[in-house]
Formats: sequence, structure tokens, C-alpha cells
Amino acid sequence: MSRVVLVTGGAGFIGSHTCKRLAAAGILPVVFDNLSTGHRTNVRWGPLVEGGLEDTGRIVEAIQTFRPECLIHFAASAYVGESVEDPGKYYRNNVAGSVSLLEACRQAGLNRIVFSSTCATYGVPPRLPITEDTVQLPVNPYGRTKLMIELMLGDYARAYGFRSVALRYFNAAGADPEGQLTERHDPETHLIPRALLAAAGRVDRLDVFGDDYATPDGTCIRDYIHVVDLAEAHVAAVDYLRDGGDPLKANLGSGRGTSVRQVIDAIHQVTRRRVPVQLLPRRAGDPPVLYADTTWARRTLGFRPQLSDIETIIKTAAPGFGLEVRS
Ligand SMILES: O=c1ccn([C@@H]2O[C@H](COP(=O)(O)OP(=O)(O)O[C@H]3OC[C@@H](O)[C@H](O)[C@H]3O)[C@@H](O)[C@H]2O)c(=O)[nH]1
Repeated sequence: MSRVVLVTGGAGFIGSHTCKRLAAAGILPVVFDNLSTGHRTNVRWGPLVEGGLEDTGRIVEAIQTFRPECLIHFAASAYVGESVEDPGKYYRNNVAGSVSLLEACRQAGLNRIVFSSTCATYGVPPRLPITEDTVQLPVNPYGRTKLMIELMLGDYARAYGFRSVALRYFNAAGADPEGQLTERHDPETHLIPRALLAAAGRVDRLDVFGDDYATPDGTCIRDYIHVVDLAEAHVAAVDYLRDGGDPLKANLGSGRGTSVRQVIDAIHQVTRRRVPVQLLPRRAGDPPVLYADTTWARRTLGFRPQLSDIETIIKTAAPGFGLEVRS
């Protein structure tokens, strides 16, 4: 393979799925990961360089050895709740870590970057669906750190000629349909894996955070996007930068909203297992409804989600939790 991409956080959930798609597109993914939350067994499509974002020497050496055309930067702390309790960890790992990484890239002459951003940078949006020009007012430290890195990339573009694509993911879910990769977070806090754990009897029940929202069934609405559709968008972003594309910010979602209750119902449909639930009060900081307008990603990256209907998301995720797919 003559094309190479350096992938920080390539041992994690979205990073590893992206490495698989990069390899399928003929691009060698070189993973740079400190394995603090990622898994060594997720690194299957290229070499692993073990290190942290602050290990400037190791990053420079990896760039000089492998000569990547682009960096994809996933490595980050990514729990909203933890970011409220321990913001220092988030500013250190995400913001300071990214400054260090960008400086290493500058030193080694790598200036194309695809960055893992998030819909959490929008906070509670004033209108729906969310377009890229929606005001970014994050409501938690996690979202603020991601917004700061987006802003940093803009400054690095102006001053040093960096070219970047910031991909703002909505709710990543699902798993590799071929079963080579699964979602493995510890602790697991996200809705779909928590609900599947409950359906499989591995946790007692799913806590549902509020059913008194102003939505049709009272539960929160989110835009679930299949991790393989996200992975394809990263490959498209690498090509976009290779072809001279201008700096870009793009939403990646399905463009559809699904409520917590609809997720629970879909799990029952697909697995014939009931999700035992316990109704709790609202979780602090949860916006009632979030879903993306993805027109811009379509136009610039040719983004066309193929697997992001809720049944397919659950069908691909369920086996990783020991559940059979029955419909
Ligand atoms: O156990 C749970 C978990 C989640 N939920 C609800 O399910 C919905 C989705 O919650 P998740 O925790 O899966 O995800 P969030 O919508 O909070 O997204 C967050 O986490 C993933 C990040 O990448 C996003 O950027 C961030 O905003 C919310 O409405 C939440 O209240 C439950 O009812 N019970």
C-alpha cells in the first residue's frame, strides 16, 4: 500500500472501525494509541505505535517512519458526565493533548487533519435540524474541549497552512456487520449498549432518564448514526483533503430522530428480548431533541449513510452483547 494515514485513538470504537474501512480502501492505517481506553485487539489492519499525545518524539518519529498523507485524530476522553466532575482531565487530555499533537505534526511537516468533533459542541440548539452554521454553545466541558480544538485548527490553518476537516458526529452506534469489532466501553454509559446489556441480563435494568420531555412519547430524541457510516465518511474526508479540498466542518448523522422508547422497542423487535427499565428523573444537561441536517456532508463528502436505520444499528450491535438477532 502506498497510501498511509496516522490514526490517533485507532484502538477505540470509532477509530478501529475507521481503520478497517481505510484498509478496504487501500490505505494503511498506522495506529497511535496509549491503550488507556482502546483495545490492542482492535488494531488489526496496520501497525500500532504505543504512546500518548504528549509523546512528541514518538509522534515525530512515527510520521518520519511511515510518511502518512494525513492524520485522523480520534484520541480523546469522551464521557460527558465525567467531564463535568473532572474537567481538568478533559482540558489536559483533549485540549493540551491536541496542542501537543499539532505541534508534533508541525515539526514533522504533516498538515492535513481529520478531526473527531461532536454535536455536543452545539449544546441546546435554538432550532432543528442542526446545520453547521448553528451557534456552538456547548453545555459541558467535553463539548467545550472539542470546540476549542476546532477553533485551534482554524488558527493553525491561517498561520501555518494546516488543512482540516472537523466531523461533528451525532450518536455513534452499531458495530462491524462482519463481527470483527464490537462496542466495548468501560464503563458503558451510552443508551444502545446499556439497553442491550439489560436485554441480555448482564445488568439488572436500563435506567431511562426522563419521560416528561416535550416529545411525542416523552423521552429524549437523538440521531443515531452507524459507526460504519461514520468510518466511510472519514475515508471520504482523507480523499477530500488529498484532492485539495478547503477546510471543512460537517455534521455526520442519519438526519432522523429516534426516541429512547423507540430504541427500546426496536431492541424487542430485533432480539425478541424485553429491556427491563426503571424510570428515573431527567439527567442534567440532556437536550430534549437533537438531530442533524446532513446536506453539507452529502455535498462535500458524498456522505450517504447506508446502515443507520435503527433496526440495522441494533442488528449489528446485538451479537456483541451475546444476543441473537431474531427478525
Ligand atoms: O442509561 C441511559 C443512557 C442514556 N439515556 C438517554 O439516551 C439518550 C442518549 O444518551 P447517550 O448517553 O447514549 O448519548 P448522548 O446523547 O448523551 O451523547 C453524548 O455521548 C456521546 C457523545 O459522543 C456525544 O457527543 C455526547 O453528547 C439521552 O437522551 C439519555 O438521557 C438513558 O435514558 N439511559
